[in-house]
Amino acid sequence: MRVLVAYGTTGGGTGEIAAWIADELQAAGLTVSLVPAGEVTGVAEYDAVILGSALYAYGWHADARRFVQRFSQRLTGRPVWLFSSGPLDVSADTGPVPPVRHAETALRELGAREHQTFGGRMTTDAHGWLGHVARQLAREGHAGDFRNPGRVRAWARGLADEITAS
Ligand SMILES: Cc1cc2nc3c(=O)[nH]c(=O)nc-3n(C[C@H](O)[C@H](O)[C@H](O)COP(=O)(O)O)c2cc1C
Repeated sequence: MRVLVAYGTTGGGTGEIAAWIADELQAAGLTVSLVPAGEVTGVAEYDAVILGSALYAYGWHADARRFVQRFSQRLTGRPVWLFSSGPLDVSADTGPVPPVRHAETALRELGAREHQTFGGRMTTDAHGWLGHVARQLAREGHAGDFRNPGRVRAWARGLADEITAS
């Protein structure tokens, strides 16, 4: 079975989460395409889709939002899962984080089965404006890597089970 893992990222942190997910799906025997959401040209060949986005200013990355607009009509009836990556603290691992408005829209438009929020990453080695913000956050004690590969990978193994069973 073929699975698309698509993601919207600015600093690369969400792309890496998507890669962990793709890795677990592949290990479960699925054929996986890992593609930035803005580079996806079609979804016809996929049996299931996982779409993730970085969170900026309480919203989804533009590439992930556009993916929803471009493909919502074509994914009807196929299993879709969503994730967001953002919180720069442990909140995503200590309790459910409600989806932001764009994620709620994506849940509805894509008929997605579930949405998860994972912790984010903001480190001072980021480039450009992101690096500037990161260094500011670091001075305020908020920068760091709050992603949890174990939780992400466990979630992906659950998805692999559901996809394989469907
Ligand atoms: C300007 C700015 C705004 C942000 N806004 C949010 C936000 O609203 N909610 C959130 O959970 N995280 C927010 N974050 C944290 C990012 O979502 C986090 O760093 C994420 O890992 C970035 O993903 P990326 O590396 O894939 O771009 C923000 C970060 C920056 C720099």
